[in-house]
Amino acid sequence: MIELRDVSKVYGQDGREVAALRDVSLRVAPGEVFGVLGQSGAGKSTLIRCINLLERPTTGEVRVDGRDMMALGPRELRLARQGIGMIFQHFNLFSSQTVASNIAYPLEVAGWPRERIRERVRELLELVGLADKALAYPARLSGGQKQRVGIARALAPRPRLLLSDEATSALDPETTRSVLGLLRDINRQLGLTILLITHQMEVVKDICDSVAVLERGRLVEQGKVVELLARPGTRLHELCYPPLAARDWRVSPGGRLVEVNFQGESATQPVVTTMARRFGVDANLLEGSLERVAGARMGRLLFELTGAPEAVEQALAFLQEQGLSPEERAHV
Ligand SMILES: Nc1ncnc2c1ncn2[C@@H]1O[C@H](COP(=O)(O)OP(=O)(O)OP(=O)(O)O)[C@@H](O)[C@H]1O
Repeated sequence: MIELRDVSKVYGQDGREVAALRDVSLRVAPGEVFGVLGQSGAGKSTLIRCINLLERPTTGEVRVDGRDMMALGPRELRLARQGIGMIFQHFNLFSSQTVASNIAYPLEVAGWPRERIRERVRELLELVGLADKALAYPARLSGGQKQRVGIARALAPRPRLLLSDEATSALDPETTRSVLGLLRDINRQLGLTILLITHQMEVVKDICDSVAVLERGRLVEQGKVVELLARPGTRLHELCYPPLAARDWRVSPGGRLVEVNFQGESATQPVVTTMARRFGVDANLLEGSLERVAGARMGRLLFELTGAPEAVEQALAFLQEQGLSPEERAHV
């Protein structure tokens, strides 16, 4: 759906050059929710704006739906952009126009007949749960409602791709969850591909299928969220989970501190209990979490393993066989 190849963007500023993106290559598959995670200044906004060419890359290639965006003339580019919706952190609504007029705007620009616009706006208001707000002005809406209007407006011309520029950063946690839920529903119901940029790990864990981590203009990692989170040592895992063994645990002499990461089915099975029983070892649970990431169950446990040295080795091998990648932590 989206393919970036070696995209770099250099801004000229007061006679100085700022490299906002350096050789960024990524691929977003049709129908997925793809997140780009990065801190402030990492180059996220530049990256998302390079996709619909609001910003022109200095070098590299941008393909959307197989089309070479940088080769398009102004008219073709305008048409191509109608297939790419965008939502923003600060909603960017017209304050002097009603909710319905805001949503109708891109359809008027695209020259839709009035009757079809009316019908489409009604449909969209229904979709985003604002059927009773058609005639309200944005100032009367909550942040979450404003973003719903932004989403309806972006979806109006039936785009195949939605770009989200920190769409939930200005919202409280509960509203964030409800807006992310709406985006997930739209992704599933309409098969819409979504690329979002965010500095919030929660957003990635909540709705992204895949993620790329951007640091100082470079992509340092990309892959499936569940896979990266289940593998200690990946950047995503590091960012998401502070080291468990960084505390002063009271570990008995000869005890070994072990961390395991569970994913999917194994998260629901009592693997540690089975291990303890089968090998006659003790697993003293120190810390752990179980959560849902992109619809999959993920868990993480830190425990102290004690028993006969040989049995402990066998227990560790068993965890390895079960795909739990046990990691031994140093005692602090
Ligand atoms: N129009 C511009 N002219 C000059 N430099 C720019 C311009 N836009 C961005 N930059 C610089 O490019 C770098 C990346 O900025 P960008 O806004 O893409 O990062 P970001 O990850 O979106 O940050 P934030 O989350 O704070 O918005 C920064 O060093 C920024 O100062």
